[in-house]
Amino acid sequence: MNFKEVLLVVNPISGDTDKKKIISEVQEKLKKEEIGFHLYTTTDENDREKIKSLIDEKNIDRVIVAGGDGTINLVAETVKDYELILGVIPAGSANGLAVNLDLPDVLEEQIDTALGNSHINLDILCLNGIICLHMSDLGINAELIKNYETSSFRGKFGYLIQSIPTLIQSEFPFQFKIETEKCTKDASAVLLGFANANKYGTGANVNPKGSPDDGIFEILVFKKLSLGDILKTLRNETDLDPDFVEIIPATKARVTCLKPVSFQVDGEYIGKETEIEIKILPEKLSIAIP
Ligand SMILES: Nc1ncnc2c1ncn2[C@@H]1O[C@H](COP(=O)(O)OP(=O)(O)OP(=O)(O)O)[C@@H](O)[C@H]1O
Repeated sequence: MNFKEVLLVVNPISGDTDKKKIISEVQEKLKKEEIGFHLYTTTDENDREKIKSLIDEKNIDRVIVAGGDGTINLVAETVKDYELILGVIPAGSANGLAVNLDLPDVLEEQIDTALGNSHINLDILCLNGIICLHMSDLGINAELIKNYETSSFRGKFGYLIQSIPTLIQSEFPFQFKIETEKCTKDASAVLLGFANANKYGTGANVNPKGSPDDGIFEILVFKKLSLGDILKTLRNETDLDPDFVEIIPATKARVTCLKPVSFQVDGEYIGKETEIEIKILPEKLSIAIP
C-alpha cells in the first residue's frame, strides 16, 4: 500500500449497517500493514471543517468514507482539493454512487477496493455551488427525499412508506425553462434530473449512455410517470422512449422554474428553488474502484 495514514469517516446513523464491524475490520487490516488509522464519526455539526483539519494535522494520504451518498458527498467536498484517493464503503439506504461504480457487496471486498490503487477520476457536477457526484433533481423525487428525511423510518422501507403520500401531495407536472450551451427550451416534467452517472440508487438506469468521467452531464426531462417505462429502467434497457424521458447532454446549463420546486443533490434534500446554475468540474475526484 503506497500510503501511510488513513482517515476513516463514519456516519453513525446512515442506512441500517453495523458500523462497528466496518471500523474494526478496517482497523485490523491497517494494523497488519503497519499503516496509521484515524477515525472520525460525523456529528452533523461542522463535519466538513473537522475532516479538513484532521487531513492536514495527521498528514492523511488516504480517506475512506463509510456512509450513504450524503456522507460521501460531504467528504468528497473536502477531498477534491487534495491529491488523494477516496475509498468508499457503501453504508447508506440507497447507495447510488456505489451502484454506479459497481462497488462490491461484501465488506471484505469493499475494504480491499477502498484501500486499492485502481481508481476513476470522476467528474463533479456543481449546482448553485453545491457539488454532486451522481444524481440531482428537481421535482417529485426531491419531494420524496424531503418526506423521508422528516420521517422516523430509515432504509429502503422508509422511502417505500413515503412514496404514496408524496404522489398524493405533489403538484406535478412542473414547468421549466432549460438553457444549455447548445439549446433553449421550455419543458413540462414530473422530474428534471441532472445526471453525472447512469443510475439512481434503486438501480434504475435512467441515463444509459452517460459516463461519470466524460466531462459531460445529462439533463433528464421525465415527462410522465409511466410504470412500464420505469420497469424498463430497472431492467437496464438502453432504449428509453423519448416520450417518457428526453435526454439533453451539456457542459453547463441554467434551469428556471415557474414556481419554486423541491431540489435534491445526491439524496440530500436542499430546499425549494426557482433557478439552478449547473457546471461540470471535469475529472476532479479520484475514487477507488474494483
Ligand atoms: N451523528 C449524526 N446524527 C444525526 N445525523 C447525522 C449524523 N451524522 C450525519 N448525519 C446526517 O446524515 C445524513 C447523511 O446520510 P447519508 O446520505 O449518508 O445516509 P442515508 O440517507 O442513510 O443514505 P442514502 O443517501 O444512500 O440513501 C445527512 O443529512 C447528515 O446531516
